[in-house]
Amino acid sequence: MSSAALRTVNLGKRYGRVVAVDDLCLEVAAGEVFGFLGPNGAGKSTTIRMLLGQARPTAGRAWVFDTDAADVARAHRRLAYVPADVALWPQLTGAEILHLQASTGPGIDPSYRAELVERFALDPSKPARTYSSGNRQKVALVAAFATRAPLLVLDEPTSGLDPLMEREFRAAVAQARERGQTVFLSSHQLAEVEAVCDRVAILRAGRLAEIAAIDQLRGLHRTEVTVSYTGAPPSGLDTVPGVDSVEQVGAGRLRFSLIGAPAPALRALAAAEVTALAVREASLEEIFLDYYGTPESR
Ligand SMILES: Nc1ncnc2c1ncn2[C@@H]1O[C@H](COP(=O)(O)OP(=O)(O)OP(=O)(O)O)[C@@H](O)[C@H]1O
Repeated sequence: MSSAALRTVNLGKRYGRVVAVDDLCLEVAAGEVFGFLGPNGAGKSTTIRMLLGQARPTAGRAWVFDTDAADVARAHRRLAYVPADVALWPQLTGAEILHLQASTGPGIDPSYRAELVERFALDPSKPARTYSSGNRQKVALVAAFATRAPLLVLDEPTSGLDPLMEREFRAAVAQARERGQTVFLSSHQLAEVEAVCDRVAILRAGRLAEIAAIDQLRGLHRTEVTVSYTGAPPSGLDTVPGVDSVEQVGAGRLRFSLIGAPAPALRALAAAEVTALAVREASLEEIFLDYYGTPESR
């Protein structure tokens, strides 16, 4: 017996010659907010489908609490799920769908659900066929967060949400944590996972590349800075701590990558006549290239 909310042992899934998930061993503690990160095609959705009993592993096993994930009726009494592509019943309104899901799932808190409908600015009176993909996602999120299921499995749940709604999402995850619910959050956004999770597993080409507490992950953070200037180029940047790959990208423009706090780099730029500064967070794919040195290959 284990107190883990989710557990996989040597879990694997092949589709013909494609190895979607390979020898995955994971344990998510009850009450933990756990991030499941990986670039497109890394195997996140396949893993989640096996955890939900929607796909049969070709190797290993998975458990939801102490129930084999393949025992769907039993396992799903303790979990609520938000899929990556939310499909709803087109003829039902948002309110009817929320009612339907409340009556089939592990039980809900109606007043909290009403609060979530407000917070996510969802108009539940409209038929689902009129909802955008973001609104469909909101219905699924409200339905899941309103449950008291001890485990919430969220598969890239914010891909269609705007920044305001993303903020509500993060607040709802924090409230779920306060209530002691376990959250398993798949994402390809490092920033999102960093904001809400305690621990993170990084999947790469079907295999577990890293499992780390959030603080350890901060070292992976990398931003790309582009500086435009007039006059003499900023000097001494390549010796600044955290600054790497300084390159001239045109007349009066240079680009560099930055790991850690920007203060030393900003001091080095202060002497130059900087006319514009653009900062872009590196994508997970770029971080992988940076961190693991070789392109992802399958
Ligand atoms: N039903 C299927 N048949 C064949 N190959 C599949 C099937 N489902 C997934 N795959 C393959 O398995 C690999 C993992 O896919 P998966 O959808 O699990 O990745 P993911 O990490 O969820 O990606 P994304 O972030 O793009 O959703 C990919 O190479 C994908 O093409």
